Amino acid sequence: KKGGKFSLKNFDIGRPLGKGKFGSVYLARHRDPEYIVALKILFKSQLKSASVEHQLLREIEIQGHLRHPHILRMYTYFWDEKKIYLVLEYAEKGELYKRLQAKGRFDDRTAGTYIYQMADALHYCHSKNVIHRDIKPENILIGSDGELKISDFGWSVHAPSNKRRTMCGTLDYLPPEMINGHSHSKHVDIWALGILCYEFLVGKPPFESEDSTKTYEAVKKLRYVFPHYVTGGARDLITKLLVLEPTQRLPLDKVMEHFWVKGHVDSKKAEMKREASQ
Ligand SMILES: Cc1cc(Nc2nc(/C=C/c3ccccc3)nc3cc(N4CCN(C)CC4)ccc23)n[nH]1
Repeated sequence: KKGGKFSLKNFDIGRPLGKGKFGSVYLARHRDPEYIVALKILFKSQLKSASVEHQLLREIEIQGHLRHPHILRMYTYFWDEKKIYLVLEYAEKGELYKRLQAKGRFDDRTAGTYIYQMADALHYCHSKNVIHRDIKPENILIGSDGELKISDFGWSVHAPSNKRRTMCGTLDYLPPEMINGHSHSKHVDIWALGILCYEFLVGKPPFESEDSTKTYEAVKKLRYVFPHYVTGGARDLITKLLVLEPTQRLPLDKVMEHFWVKGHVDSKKAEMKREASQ
């Protein structure tokens, strides 16, 4: 790398991939060595007016140091007088929530494999004392082998923390201890994994309702039902994740060993081996 310092002139900018709150993400190609990336371009003015600079710095600090197959890499970042550029891994199969919308809901084997990958990624984050705090389909991308990649560490913090998050986006993934504003820990990610598993299998989160007060009530009373097609194995796992007492939620390493998850991961691996050999 000449001088090691990246700048915009090292990149050819491609098509816009999406537009976020504070800027857009573009497909980009780094020249010499040639490398396809996703370039997230943020406007300093917008960050300043929303006073989220500290959040961005935390996102850069945290995502920059994490290395895991199911966590989207942040290779580097640079800035000029008006913008900040995050050089991110390119996940070439797009956004998970769009695939869920298109399919309606995932079958047991797909959901089980996805939950295994997310539990593995979160277990790694927690081993680095990082809580993601915003696990939901919108923050997950799909890599070239169909594997999931957690992106957007904008809300992640170092545990333990009671940093309030101003309510933006869905409440469906908030655990009871965050609704009550109690200090929370890595267990919030385990609750969110339970919500995610339900949403993979049903197509919508368990406590969804027309207004946030009703969602709060449903969460605090653990009021949700399983449609008839949700299998016993999946119900067993979700019931062990959606537990009001944070410390009683199934630990992530036990999630990865759960019979419903383990069974589907093994059968998915066997299927992929068969496909690869054909
Ligand atoms: C950071 C990043 C993105 C990324 N890849 C992709 N991001 C986004 C949409 C991105 C986005 C960004 C900000 C706000 C909203 C959406 N959409 C994508 C759509 C893709 N395709 C190709 C595959 N098709 C099935 C669907 C359309 C491929 C990669 C995508 N890799 N790394």
